[in-house]
Formats: sequence, structure tokens, C-alpha cells
Amino acid sequence: MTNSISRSIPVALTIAGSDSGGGAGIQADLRTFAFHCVHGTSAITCVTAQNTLGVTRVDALPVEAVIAQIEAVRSDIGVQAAKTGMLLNPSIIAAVAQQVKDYPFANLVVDPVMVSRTGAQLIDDEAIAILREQLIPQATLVTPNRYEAQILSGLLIQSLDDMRAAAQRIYQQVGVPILIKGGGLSGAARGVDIWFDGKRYETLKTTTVETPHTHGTGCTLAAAIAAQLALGQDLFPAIQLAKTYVTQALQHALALGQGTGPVGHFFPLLLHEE
Ligand SMILES: Nc1ncnc2c1ncn2[C@@H]1O[C@H](COP(=O)(O)OP(=O)(O)OP(=O)(O)O)[C@@H](O)[C@H]1O
Ligand SMILES: Cc1ncc(COP(=O)(O)O)c(N)n1
Repeated sequence: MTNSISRSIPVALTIAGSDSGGGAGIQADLRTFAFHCVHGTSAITCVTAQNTLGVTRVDALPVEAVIAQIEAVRSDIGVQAAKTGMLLNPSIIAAVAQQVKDYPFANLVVDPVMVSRTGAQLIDDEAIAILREQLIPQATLVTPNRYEAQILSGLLIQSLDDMRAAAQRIYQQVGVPILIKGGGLSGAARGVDIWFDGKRYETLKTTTVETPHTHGTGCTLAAAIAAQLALGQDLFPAIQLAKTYVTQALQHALALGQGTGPVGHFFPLLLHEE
């Protein structure tokens, strides 16, 4: 007689960087997958020394190590949805794009990590070109923030109308659905996102959460969308559910460190303490 229970469970894969501070990157993605009862797997692209004050060092993994991780997961465990985050350099981006071309994922959310919320460019121009030309066109959804959307569209973004114009411009270039995130806007537009799939626009609105602790919101949103897709949701409902999750996580953000703390991924477990 056995008392063990084995079950099947959807699987999601994150291809992203490690954040030693635990707020963004692989750490945020795996926590988000677990929250959604999706088995999280990972291919680490780089290791950042990072805390709530910023990044002090980044070490890239060899391209072969990144691809070997993806192959190990794909060939044995299987992946219902994948997401990419910080891919760092041109060779990693090109190799991941080729891998996705050779072995397409059923669902692929590309968070085109290029510019931090503060506007600092994180990857060089060659890397941006490869991301735009080789990886983004293969995505189910691309999720740029305000600054990334400015780079991809060539348009200045200061309002929701600017976001709509940028979404249309990016769609013309890459031909995949776009969600432009409004965390970097100011006033009432902060936290409003714009979606465009080539036919219709939707405005995703929640109340702005007044917290300085917003580290990891972008990773968390993309990972939550991937988790919902792994669970079988259609794309737009997956985005709506993920937006609700990131808002709740922001409402339970963690005041850690001396700078920008992370969102509270496991907020239901914190509720008994409030
Ligand atoms: N203060 C806020 N209140 C409500 N929603 C927010 C707030 N800040 C960000 N969001 C939401 O969080 C999600 C991530 O958006 P954001 O623009 O912060 O992405 P990002 O710049 O990639 O994130 P990161 O800060 O992790 O780099 C979006 O749905 C955005 O609307
Ligand atoms: C390893 C890593 N990946 C991504 C981000 C951006 O995170 P976010 O945009 O969610 O703050 C980060 N700070 N570190």
C-alpha cells in the first residue's frame, strides 16, 4: 500500500536571468508559476548580482549552457508555455530564437527586457535588433514597457494615445499581439496597459497602487500570462487574469532592503498576518 499521489500538471519554462535579490527574473517567474499551480522549469541566461538598490554585476552563461537547459526540459518534461526575460546579449538572443524556430513552443511570451523602469538601457543596439527581427516575430505575445515600446516603435510615449499608436506601429513590424505596460507612466495612467492584436485595442485598467516597491512587476506579469496559457486559457483572458494577479501582488508588496522592494507573490499566505 502506498500513500503517495502522483498527478499530471501543466509545465511552464522561463528563459531569463537570475536576480540574487529574489525580486525579478527567474526567482519571480518560478514563484509566479508556483502560485498558479504550474510546474516551473528554467533556463538561466545570466547571473546578476542585484538587490533593491540596483545591479552591481552581470555574468552571462555560455550560449551552449543556455540551449542545453532548454533542450533538457523540452526533450523530456515538455512545455505548455514558455516566457523569455533578460536574454542579455546578441549570441544568447540569436541562439534562443533559432531554438524556438527549430522547436516551436505552443505558447511563447516574450518580455523584451531592454530598458529598466528608470529608463536605463540594459542591452546593446545589436541585441535589440536581433530581438526585434528574430525572436519577437515568433511570440504569441510581446510585453514591452513604456521605454521598450518607444525603442521598438520609434515613437515618444507620454499618454495612452501614444501607447495605442506605438502598439499599432510595432504590430506592423512584427505581426504579433502586443501588450504595452504602463507602469512607467505618471498620474492616473500609471498601471494602465494597452493591448492590440492587429484588429482591436483593449485598455487594461486597475487602480494605481501607491507603493515604491514595484521590483519585478514586468517579469511577474509575463510569467503569470505564461502560467495561464499553460493552464489552457485563451490569450486575452490570460492577460486579464495575470493583470489582476500582478495588481494583488503589488498591493502586498514587500518593504525589503533600502530601495525598491519586490511585489508579494504569495500574498494569500501573508493575509493572516494583516
Ligand atoms: N503602481 C502601479 N499600480 C498598478 N499597476 C502597476 C503599477 N506599476 C506597474 N503596474 C503594472 O505592472 C505591470 C508591469 O508593468 P511595468 O510597466 O512596471 O513593467 P516593467 O517596466 O517591465 O516592470 P519592471 O519594473 O519590473 O521592469 C503592468 O501591468 C503595469 O500596469
Ligand atoms: C535578472 C533580471 N531580469 C529582469 C529584470 C527586470 O525586471 P522587472 O522589469 O520585472 O523589474 C531584472 N531587474 N533582473
